[in-house]
Amino acid sequence: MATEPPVERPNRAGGRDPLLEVGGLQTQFPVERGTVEAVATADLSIEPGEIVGLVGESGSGKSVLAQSLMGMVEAPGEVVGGVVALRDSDLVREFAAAFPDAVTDVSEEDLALVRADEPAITSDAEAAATLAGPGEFVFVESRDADGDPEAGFVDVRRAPEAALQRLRGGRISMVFQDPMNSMNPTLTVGEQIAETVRLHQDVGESVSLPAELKRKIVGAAKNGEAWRRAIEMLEAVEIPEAEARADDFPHEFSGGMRQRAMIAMALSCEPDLLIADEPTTALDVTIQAQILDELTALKDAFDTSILLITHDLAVVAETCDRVNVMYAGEIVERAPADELFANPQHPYTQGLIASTPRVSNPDDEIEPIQGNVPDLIDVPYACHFAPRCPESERECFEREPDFREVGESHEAACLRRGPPGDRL
Ligand SMILES: Nc1ncnc2c1ncn2[C@@H]1O[C@H](COP(=O)(O)OP(=O)(O)OP(=O)(O)O)[C@@H](O)[C@H]1O
Ligand code: NI
Repeated sequence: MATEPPVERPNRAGGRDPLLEVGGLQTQFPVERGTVEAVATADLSIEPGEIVGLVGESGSGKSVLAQSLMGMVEAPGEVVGGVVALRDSDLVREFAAAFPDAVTDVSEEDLALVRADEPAITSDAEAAATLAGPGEFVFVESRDADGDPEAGFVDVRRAPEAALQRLRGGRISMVFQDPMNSMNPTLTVGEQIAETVRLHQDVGESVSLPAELKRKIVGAAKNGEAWRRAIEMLEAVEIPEAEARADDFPHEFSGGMRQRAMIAMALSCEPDLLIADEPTTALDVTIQAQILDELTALKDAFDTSILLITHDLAVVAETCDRVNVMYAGEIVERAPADELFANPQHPYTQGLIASTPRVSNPDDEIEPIQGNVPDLIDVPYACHFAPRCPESERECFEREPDFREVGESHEAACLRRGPPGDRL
């Protein structure tokens, strides 16, 4: 059997293939006054089993970025550029079989040509995506001796609704800040989780059945596998007397319990990727800490990768392996969490840490960052932080800041950083 040697892939943190590889993502909302560039351009990667943080002030584009990853941006908002690559060989095989017309084979040579043509493209996924024909979103990078897909990715950004439903049912799930808005008030907590389990097992089913019908289906299976699994999940997130509480409606749960139930629901389909947007913001500090501990434990148990979105730096410091700092629609710094807090480099990150009492040295004075997050409509300066930056020079307003190496696996998009010869 002829097996090719593994292909060396450049620009991969830690050498492991990332589960999620986001490149050049751009999301906009047309409004009367112009275009809100909520995500101006974002690159992001998450490895299997990693918790990656996304932090930044309110209005920096974190939630829109998360929605973009799930294909959930509300119209007239639109993802207008980039690639959201979910890399998994089982997934590629499954989707290649389900959507045969959407498959495109990309070779190393093709990718090399694209990269030579467009030096700004750094990831394989982004290079591959430029080769996609209309309707193609399943990218096969290599095939085995039988001709079956062996490596590749699915581009969530180009995926049609039928594919998105499949992904959301099983591969990606999301936890929101306010679970009341994302839980169905007319179904008991147990029924909702069982429903998620069942949908995952039978993804062809419609997701939008009326509550009565859902209850019938789930109720009929109350002694079945899905119901048992729902109880197990409630136990896993430490809901006391899970079996009895499964019959409660969401409003009968406390805020903390509801959030746990939401996490149970999100994990019940054993997703590869969990996107948690401010999952603990509405809760008090003790419960917040408990839930974050649970999230970490569950991540280990289910081998789920997590994107944790928060404006709370302390949460990031305690929970995340790596961190991305976002400002005004752009990611400005990324590093392992320990490294970021020990050695913040981007002036925005430095400002953010200095303005956070629990993270900065307690003896230091807390200093808020001067000024405000800009309106994201047609931001007129190259570095979005330049007007608020204590170190900005004229050139910062005119030249796009590229990412520079500023430490071990640590990059900052700031012209005033990087190797001496390169730095402004
Ligand atoms: N539906 C929409 N129409 C127009 N603009 C929008 C829409 N949704 C979001 N935006 C804009 O996109 C930008 C980013 O918003 P987003 O909610 O992603 O910020 P965030 O970082 O999640 O903030 P927070 O920490 O407050 O949740 C904001 O300027 C916001 O006004
Ligand atoms: Ni948000």
